[in-house]
Amino acid sequence: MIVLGSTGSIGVNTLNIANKFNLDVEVLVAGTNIELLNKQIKRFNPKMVVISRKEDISKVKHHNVGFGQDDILKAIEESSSKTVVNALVGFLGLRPTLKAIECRKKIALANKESLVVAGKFIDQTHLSPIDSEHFALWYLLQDKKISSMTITASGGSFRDYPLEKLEKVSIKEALSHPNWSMGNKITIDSATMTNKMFELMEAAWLFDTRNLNAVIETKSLIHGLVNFEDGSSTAHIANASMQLPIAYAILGKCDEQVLEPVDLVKVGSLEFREIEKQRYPIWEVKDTILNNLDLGVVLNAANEVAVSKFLNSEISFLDVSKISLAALEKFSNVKTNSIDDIFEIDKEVRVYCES
Ligand SMILES: NC(=O)C1=CN([C@@H]2O[C@H](COP(=O)(O)OP(=O)(O)OC[C@H]3O[C@@H](n4cnc5c(N)ncnc54)[C@H](OP(=O)(O)O)[C@@H]3O)[C@@H](O)[C@H]2O)C=CC1
Ligand SMILES: CC(=O)[C@@H](O)[C@H](O)COP(=O)(O)O
Ligand SMILES: [Mn+2]
Repeated sequence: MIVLGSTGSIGVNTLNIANKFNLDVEVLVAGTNIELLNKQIKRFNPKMVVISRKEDISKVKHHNVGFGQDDILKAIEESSSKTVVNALVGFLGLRPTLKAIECRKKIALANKESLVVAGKFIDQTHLSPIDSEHFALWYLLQDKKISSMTITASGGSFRDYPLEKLEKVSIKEALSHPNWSMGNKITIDSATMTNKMFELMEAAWLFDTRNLNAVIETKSLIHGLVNFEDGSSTAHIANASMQLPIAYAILGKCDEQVLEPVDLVKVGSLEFREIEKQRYPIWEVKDTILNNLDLGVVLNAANEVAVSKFLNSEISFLDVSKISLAALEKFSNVKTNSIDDIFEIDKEVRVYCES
């Protein structure tokens, strides 16, 4: 298989699964963590490696090293692997997703931004999501009348902070997720609840429904619930690890133990909370967005600009959601009729948010 983003949180978990199930790794794609990449090369012996910067090529211990977006696309095109795991972060994952689909590869998609911005133009025939909530919903689906689906949120780094302290939180505090160890961008998205907004959009595309909601479950042990017409609900429970969703996305099915089962007695109790608009201002636009998924590209571009500014100490934490909400208002009439529109709108929104 091809692993895009092999040195990240999902990439490392993917290689753990490759190790466990003895899977062949043909291509590794990474950014700037060359030290970890070299360890992965030694262990998996890929035919090709692609990194983000030309100047790092000499540090990579491999005879066939490319760099940049074009080489990522070329590696996908020229590989004989049937599966691409896309664990790149952000909008830069979109072209590789489209290329994998064009090459008729099976795509195991962690890069949720691909679906958020361009779900309308993504052929899902050979696509499996790598996201704990969507794996949970898929796991629970039965041939019965469904009334709605619920995904859970941890509440992120600031779910227990006094509201008046949010203005002054540090980057370090924002990056302290209560339950998951993930990359920086998604950890900030969890703290603002933008990750859950993305996941509602992702679920809308994957399950073709708008009867979707989200609730905070503070331990991240329940990942999703399916609510049936008859009044019953089923819940997916698993320890907070991405290895199970990754194993299923790559293998299709799995009867071997991947995780320790949840010990309910040790867990003791679970706590559920409403997602409050005061703490998570982005939740104001939940219905607007679910009723107009074309807004995904606007929210994503604005959020990427804002998160990057926050992580560079240019704006405060609360400004992240303010920038996204302002962009959604400015571009409220956006219409996407082609994949080219997506790239065009993405650019326009970035220019607006940078100014
Ligand atoms: N982490 C999780 O548990 C979950 C993540 N996701 C989604 O999965 C995706 C990945 O998340 P996560 O693993 O946390 O993110 P990370 O930031 O941990 O990893 C991102 C990966 O992409 C690589 N990368 C970044 N820029 C480039 C570039 N220009 N060229 C090539 N490679 C690049 C990084 O390389 P390097 O580090 O070497 O610079 C790294 O390998 C995101 O879309 C996220 O929303 C979804 C569900 C759960
Ligand atoms: C592991 C995973 O799927 C993440 O998307 C997770 O859901 C993030 O945590 P939050 O629930 O805090 O957004
Ligand atoms: Mn998730």
